[in-house]
Amino acid sequence: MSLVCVDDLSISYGSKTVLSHVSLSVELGEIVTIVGPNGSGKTSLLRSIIGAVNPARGRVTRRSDLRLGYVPQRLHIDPTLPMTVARFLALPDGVARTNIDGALAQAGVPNLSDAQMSRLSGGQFQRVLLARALIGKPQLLLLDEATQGLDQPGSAAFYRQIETVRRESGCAVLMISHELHVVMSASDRVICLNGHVCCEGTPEVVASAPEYRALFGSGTMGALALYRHDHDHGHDDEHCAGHGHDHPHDHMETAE
Ligand SMILES: Nc1ncnc2c1ncn2[C@@H]1O[C@H](COP(=O)(O)OP(=O)(O)OP(=O)(O)O)[C@@H](O)[C@H]1O
Repeated sequence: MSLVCVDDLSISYGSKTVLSHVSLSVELGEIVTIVGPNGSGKTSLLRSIIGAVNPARGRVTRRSDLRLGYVPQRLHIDPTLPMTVARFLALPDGVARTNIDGALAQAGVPNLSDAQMSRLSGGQFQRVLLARALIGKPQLLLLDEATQGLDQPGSAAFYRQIETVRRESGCAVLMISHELHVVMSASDRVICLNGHVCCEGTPEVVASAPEYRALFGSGTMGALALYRHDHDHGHDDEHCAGHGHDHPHDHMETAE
């Protein structure tokens, strides 16, 4: 059975309909990415999946006993408030230290537990939010523009971490991103949303779909072409955070 099934969903705020006739499902262990322009209803869709928005029409079915983890777009914490990462992760009900350490390790930041929240970099902060979502051992992880504010190498590193989490825990992932070119290699399936589902399929299929290009065609992504190759050289000559790679992955380059 699907973890989540969205069936003919429409969402309205007052007289304004922001989503119409959206149907999708998320299966065990898959990574599904939702892309779409600002205001296309991406967050509303995620919020309906967690039960925070009532549909005007259609329905959302979550598998009974489904454990959800949610990584928000951003979270404001008063910078004058002294609070360690471990304390933050223990809120609100108290979480065992071993669970906190385990979640931080899974999020790729094993040594941050005693750091002050106010001193974290943007990338570290998002990893801590990821750790917070992982504490409950979710079967479905929902990410709402979780890399907003990170630069491209930071975003790419974050998505690689998501792939590692999926591989190690087997959880499914449903994420929103503006950055199809960055999430490309991490996603099994992409859904392009603009008030309705414009197109969907593998990242390669969506990137070349006319509907996707009509939406993003005037931006950089429209000028991007995808190529895939295997290589094992380093990237010292590129702006790629100095990481070497020895695995197959996707690259984008301009088509011009
Ligand atoms: N609580 C609300 N009340 C009224 N209108 C809302 C509410 N939440 C969202 N909207 C409107 O619904 C539309 C879709 O918003 P939503 O946040 O779902 O889109 P989005 O694709 O996530 O946008 P963005 O990429 O800018 O975050 C927007 O026009 C927004 O102004």
